[in-house]
Amino acid sequence: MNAAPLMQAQSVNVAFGGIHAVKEVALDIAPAELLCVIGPNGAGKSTLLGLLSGTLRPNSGRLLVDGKDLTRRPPHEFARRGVIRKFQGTNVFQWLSVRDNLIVAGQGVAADRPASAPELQDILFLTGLRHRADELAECLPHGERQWLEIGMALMCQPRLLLLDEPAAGMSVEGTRRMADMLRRMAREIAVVVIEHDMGFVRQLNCRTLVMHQGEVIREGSFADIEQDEQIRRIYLGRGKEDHHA
Ligand SMILES: Nc1ncnc2c1ncn2[C@@H]1O[C@H](COP(=O)(O)OP(=O)(O)OP(=O)(O)O)[C@@H](O)[C@H]1O
Repeated sequence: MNAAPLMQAQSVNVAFGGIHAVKEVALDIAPAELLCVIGPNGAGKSTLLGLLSGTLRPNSGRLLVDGKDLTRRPPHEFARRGVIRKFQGTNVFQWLSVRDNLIVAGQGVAADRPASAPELQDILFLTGLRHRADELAECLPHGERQWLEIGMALMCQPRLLLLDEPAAGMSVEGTRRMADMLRRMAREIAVVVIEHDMGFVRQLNCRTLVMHQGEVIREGSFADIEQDEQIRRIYLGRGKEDHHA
């Protein structure tokens, strides 16, 4: 990795009672890269995302952003440094228009640098929501709601965007568009995706971590991971591969 890492996880551990959900995970994320985290149910992927966004604190280990130790800092400090986790449905205001949801999201984190009109237009264009801008969020079909949530995260001007199954529920065409957009975005910012859909991961075609029982057991290009017999047998046969492969 050439550039200094934007985010570093150093030997992080999280336990919930007797469950060791994340074990000794060490990870560097470059300022502009796409990284995918895969693994079966319960592998620790969401817990890792919680750690990277500052919403969960590790029992041990450190989390650094721009070399600064944020391990015990609240989530808003992660957000202030540009670490943004995609909005989930519960953060969307159903009775606001798509445009107003985007504006409100931008004010949430980047209050001191509110989105300019061109930025809003860019994000409406990028997410394919221009034609929906004045509709109420509650009227959006599921796939477009996903795009709204991505757009809301983009309004926060992320430097590291954390996404949990961004293409879930999308059409084949929507999934392809999402993969294209994430690959383009990752030329300028860091994007971490946790994902079950191996067809989508193949389209992302990026550095991939495989988690199992809290540990990162493999790391490499998706092509290499896909070739690994053990991984194929244990992990890639699961999920929605059959629908999208
Ligand atoms: N808040 C919690 N309290 C107790 N146990 C938890 C909690 N969150 C996660 N776990 C447990 O930690 C382990 C890892 O869970 P996690 O949700 O991170 O896995 P995952 O890889 O994201 O799974 P999935 O793909 O099913 O979402 C699981 O055994 C889970 O039951």
